[in-house]
Amino acid sequence: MKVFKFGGASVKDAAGVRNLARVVKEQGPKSAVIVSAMGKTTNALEELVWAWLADDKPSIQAKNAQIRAYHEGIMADLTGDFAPVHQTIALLESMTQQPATGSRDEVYDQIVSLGEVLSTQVVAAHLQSAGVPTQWLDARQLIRTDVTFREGRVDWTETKKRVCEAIDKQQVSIIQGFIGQSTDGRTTTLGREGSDYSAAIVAYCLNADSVTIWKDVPGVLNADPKWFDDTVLLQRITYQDAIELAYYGATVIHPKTIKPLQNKNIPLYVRSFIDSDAPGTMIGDTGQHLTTPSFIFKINQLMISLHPTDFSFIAEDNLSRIFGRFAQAGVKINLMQNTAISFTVVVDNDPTRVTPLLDMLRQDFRVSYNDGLELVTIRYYDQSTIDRVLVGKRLLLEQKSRYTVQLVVRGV
Ligand SMILES: Nc1ncnc2c1ncn2[C@@H]1O[C@H](COP(=O)(O)OP(=O)(O)O)[C@@H](O)[C@H]1O
Ligand SMILES: N[C@@H](CC(=O)OP(=O)(O)O)C(=O)O
Repeated sequence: MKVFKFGGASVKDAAGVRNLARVVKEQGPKSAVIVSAMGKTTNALEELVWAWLADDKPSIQAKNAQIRAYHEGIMADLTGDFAPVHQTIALLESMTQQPATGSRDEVYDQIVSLGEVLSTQVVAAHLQSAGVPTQWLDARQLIRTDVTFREGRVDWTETKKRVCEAIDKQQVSIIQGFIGQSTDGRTTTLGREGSDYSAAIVAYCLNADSVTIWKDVPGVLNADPKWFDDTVLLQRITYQDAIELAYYGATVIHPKTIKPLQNKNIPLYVRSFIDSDAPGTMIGDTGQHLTTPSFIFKINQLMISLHPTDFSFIAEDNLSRIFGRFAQAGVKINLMQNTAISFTVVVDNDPTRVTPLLDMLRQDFRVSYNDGLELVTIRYYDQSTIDRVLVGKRLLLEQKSRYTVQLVVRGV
């Protein structure tokens, strides 16, 4: 059994859906196909959630109209029985006409999850009409999580049982990425860009032969081609290197994807949906770490420094309080460093999460911060790669381990 994952970029239009059907037909019937929301639908649904929570009726109507028009435009150029898609659009519109109930994050998951429901309904209908025996499966009935909305934690035992029972190996199974359901029946999501992780979960449960994620790039490169011109394709990567690259922010793979595959020694291929004959990258037990330096850029970074106000040191008690606050606010730490009397962290500057965090931290610490920064991580660095990155930048903080250096810089 093979598992495939198609991201939003690969199904952003009718040509993308036809391309998916071609690739799936080429690869043979025994596959589970994980699909993300089409194009930028998740972002549009997020905006719908903010409008709904603010009870901004004109904005709710505009967002619903945009989502409807986008999906209808794609379906108009495809064949298939799209009745389920129309039902989901109608559900979305009727839900957002009622007042929002539940916590902000629960409301988010109820709505944002529908992007993947829509995309898989479109894809399944098109595959059926193209003569591919297809079963549409509802990931909310397969992936069991706890009730951590927007970052659901998987119940592996229950998920494995459900996935194995549901998959019909004689058909192509179409499954939503990114979404699941808590034991008490409420929809959860697995974190933004979490569809790669969904593919790994399904592969783990099925003891799959391989996972292939189809991307708009030739494979994993030694830097994001959006930022770098001279990138190099990394043909083979160890699980360990892939985990490190993803953890530091190489957005080509979701960081949680690798571990379940490594545990079962399932190879992960990253290949181009544009050039589907090209081999791409193989991530697995290759036995040899990378020899090319890899670069990871994160922009819009905020460096926060905390200083105790009561003359105490930054020791275990203060650290545990600080980490508790970050966990409570759902803010992930990209880099941290401490001295006796200060603790510095670098985080993504997402005001919806960071503003409440700063308010909480100010109760116990003097807080200072710098915004508009970049965080550059180089894996397998040498001095010349560091020098290259620092051209035209001011270095604010540097942290080195044996294989990895992280540089916090400001453009000058
Ligand atoms: N090291 C890297 N190698 C290749 N692509 C990368 C790398 N780092 C970041 N990317 C970016 O990842 C993008 C593909 O991932 P993503 O947009 O999440 O795809 P999808 O939505 O289809 O899952 C590429 O367009 C590229 O800009
Ligand atoms: N649609 C979700 C999940 C996802 O993984 O999408 P993509 O595969 O397009 O990155 C998101 O945008 O966060």
